[in-house]
Amino acid sequence: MRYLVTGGAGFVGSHVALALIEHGHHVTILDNLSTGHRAAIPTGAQFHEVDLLDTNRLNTILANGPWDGVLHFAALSLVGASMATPYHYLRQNMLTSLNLIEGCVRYNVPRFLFSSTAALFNNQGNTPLSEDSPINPGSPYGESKFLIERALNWAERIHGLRYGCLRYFNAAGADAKGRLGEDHQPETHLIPLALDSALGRRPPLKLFGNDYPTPDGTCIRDYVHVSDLAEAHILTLNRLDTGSVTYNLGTGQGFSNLNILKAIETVTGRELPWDWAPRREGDPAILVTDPTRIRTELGWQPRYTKIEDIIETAFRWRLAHPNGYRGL
Ligand SMILES: NC(=O)c1ccc[n+]([C@@H]2O[C@H](COP(=O)([O-])OP(=O)(O)OC[C@H]3O[C@@H](n4cnc5c(N)ncnc54)[C@H](O)[C@@H]3O)[C@@H](O)[C@H]2O)c1
Ligand SMILES: O=c1ccn([C@@H]2O[C@H](COP(=O)(O)OP(=O)(O)O[C@H]3O[C@H](CO)[C@@H](O)[C@H](O)[C@H]3O)[C@@H](O)[C@H]2O)c(=O)[nH]1
Repeated sequence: MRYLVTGGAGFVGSHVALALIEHGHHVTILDNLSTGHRAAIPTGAQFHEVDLLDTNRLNTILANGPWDGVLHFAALSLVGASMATPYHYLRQNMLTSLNLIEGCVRYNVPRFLFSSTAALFNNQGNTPLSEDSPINPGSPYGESKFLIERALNWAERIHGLRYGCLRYFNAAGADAKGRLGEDHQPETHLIPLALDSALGRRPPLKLFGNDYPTPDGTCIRDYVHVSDLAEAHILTLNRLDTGSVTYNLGTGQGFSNLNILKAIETVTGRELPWDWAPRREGDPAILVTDPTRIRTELGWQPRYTKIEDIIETAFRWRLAHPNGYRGL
């Protein structure tokens, strides 16, 4: 199959592009390298440095098919940043995605797989979230992803586009063979920041908020290994032949921020320096999925079920790449 992968130079997109290539598919990556890295583009993938706002170039690439499907990872993706620049987030994520959806319809691309998010939900209780839990985004970022899910729904109803929405919970870890990892500039994600603080490469970690309605007062998240996410994309692409689907994608286990700090110390064997800081705006208290639907319908099973194993792959990549992709 020939797949177009937007955002394939980024953290999740590069791991999924690698998995597609390993499954024997042809991959062409579209990325503007705003947060991604040329060195993260897997060997064997073709690459166009292009911004999805550039509709002329985008349509030229889409016209140069046929494409069997598009996987759409490119986005602004930070909850906290979206609270500071809400209209930029809403505009950017909506316009880039609408350009792509419209282009896919125009050039008869049959499958569209979209990186949605747990940030559609704003859970304050401790029940796991199913696909049917109420949508109530806690941030403009989450709202932008919900609007794109709705746009895909209309593209199917009016034009028959088959789509999959995968609502990832927190992507973490790195390729087990060390070929790819997580490198954002600036980094805002808990696990890579905590690893660097433990390694003495950063100041003490700031832990945002200790007064959430959770047992230890810190936020709870469901961490899923990025290679397990990648495998779920392969299974979902196969499934699209029978209809559009929406799945929550996480392991179903919740870890508080304090649990994560402890696991970082276990994996690194070092003391992690940290301080309390005020809440970060836009953060829901608890995001944990009930993974029943994706497990039963796709047979998806995460290979990484222990948080220490997930962190260990990220730790090995950080050790081997102290400057991330810079210099590679
Ligand atoms: N990382 C997570 O935990 C997580 C969780 C839920 C959902 N998601 C979603 O998964 C996707 C990938 O996330 P990530 O963590 O890999 O982010 P990332 O920032 O590492 O990757 C995004 C990629 O998209 C590219 N890009 C951004 N805007 C673009 C544009 N206008 N044109 C072309 N390329 C553009 C960037 O250069 C980057 O390579 C995003 O859509 C994000 O919202 C991520
Ligand atoms: O320096 C830090 C960084 C993070 N956190 C906390 O750690 C938790 C996890 O934060 P982070 O790693 O930034 O991930 P999320 O904000 O949960 O967002 C990620 O996971 C979401 C799905 O749950 C995706 O939609 C987003 O794109 C992705 O960035 C949150 O409580 C943060 O407040 C800290 O306390 N200190």
